[in-house]
Amino acid sequence: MKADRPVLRIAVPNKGALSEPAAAMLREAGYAQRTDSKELVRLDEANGVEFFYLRPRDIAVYVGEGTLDVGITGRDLLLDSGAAATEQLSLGFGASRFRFAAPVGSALTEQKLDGLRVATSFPGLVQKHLADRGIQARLIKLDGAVESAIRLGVADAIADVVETGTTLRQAGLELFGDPIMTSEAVLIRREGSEEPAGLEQLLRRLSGVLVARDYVMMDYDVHADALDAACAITPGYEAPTVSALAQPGWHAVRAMVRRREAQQLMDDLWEVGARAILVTDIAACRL
Ligand SMILES: Nc1ncnc2c1ncn2[C@@H]1O[C@H](COP(=O)(O)OP(=O)(O)OP(=O)(O)O)[C@@H](O)[C@H]1O
Ligand SMILES: O=P(O)(O)OC[C@H]1O[C@H](OP(=O)(O)OP(=O)(O)O)[C@H](O)[C@@H]1O
Ligand SMILES: [Mg+2]
Repeated sequence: MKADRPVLRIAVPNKGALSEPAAAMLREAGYAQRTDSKELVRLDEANGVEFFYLRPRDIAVYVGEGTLDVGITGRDLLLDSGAAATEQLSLGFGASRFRFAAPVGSALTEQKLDGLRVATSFPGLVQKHLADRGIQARLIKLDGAVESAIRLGVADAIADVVETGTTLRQAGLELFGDPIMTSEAVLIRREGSEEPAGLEQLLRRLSGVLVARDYVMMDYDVHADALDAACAITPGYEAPTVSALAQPGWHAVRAMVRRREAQQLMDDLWEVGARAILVTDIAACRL
């Protein structure tokens, strides 16, 4: 452990949709994670951090109160909590939308919610959304399985997290209105707090994981005649590395490219005459 700085205290979801991907990302960033889902605290002495496994909904509260330095939670949960915490980094997993829904064919609109009952586990988020539009609905606060609320007669509409839409469809519901918000997992920290020691290193590591997941390394050989055209196809993160091959007139080029574009770029490079085009994963990086 870095003896010269206090341990950075990090809140991590202990269950639910964000729990596994959050632990996987931290592991990929080189941190020790719990091996048993009953473990509530894990000290990673070598890296000077301590992980607290908490309900995703409670994480913004601990961070907002300043009892923990940073936390991983959903943007929707952060806003719903009203806690004094802000987003520091988007983590690229746990994407979802927060939407209104009602029984298929009910032709509801946001305006028609006036005077109706809306069931949700995110009352803070929904209350603010409706108040901003001058709509007065009665919020029915539920803990989960909100999609059943209409069928069971406690609500006329719901507002809930939608990922694939399967749960909604199976409950005979359809979306209406614009998305209330889009969400994903975010790293949060207390609003206006002094930067905690060790945060910069955590951010560099997590950003490194994001880049390593999003990019691959592309290598190829190309003749001098086509070098400019090839480099234009793979301009790299900053610039491609070009080195001379032992064969006169030929160059080896190395550049980072977006993983999802790699196949198309290989086709384009082949067209301009590049050969021996290789793609490799990036295991870790600091840019
Ligand atoms: N398919 C999904 N289902 C539920 N939440 C998801 C999904 N995808 C992403 N999320 C995000 O996960 C967070 C909610 O976490 P989760 O549903 O796991 O907590 P919870 O509802 O409080 O716990 P639990 O469901 O275990 O009672 C929100 O930020 C939500 O946007
Ligand atoms: O669009 P989908 O892919 O179907 O996913 C969305 C569903 O998943 C979540 O439920 P969760 O499993 O967290 O249960 P809960 O309702 O009890 O929180 C969310 O509340 C929706 O019900
Ligand atoms: Mg849930």
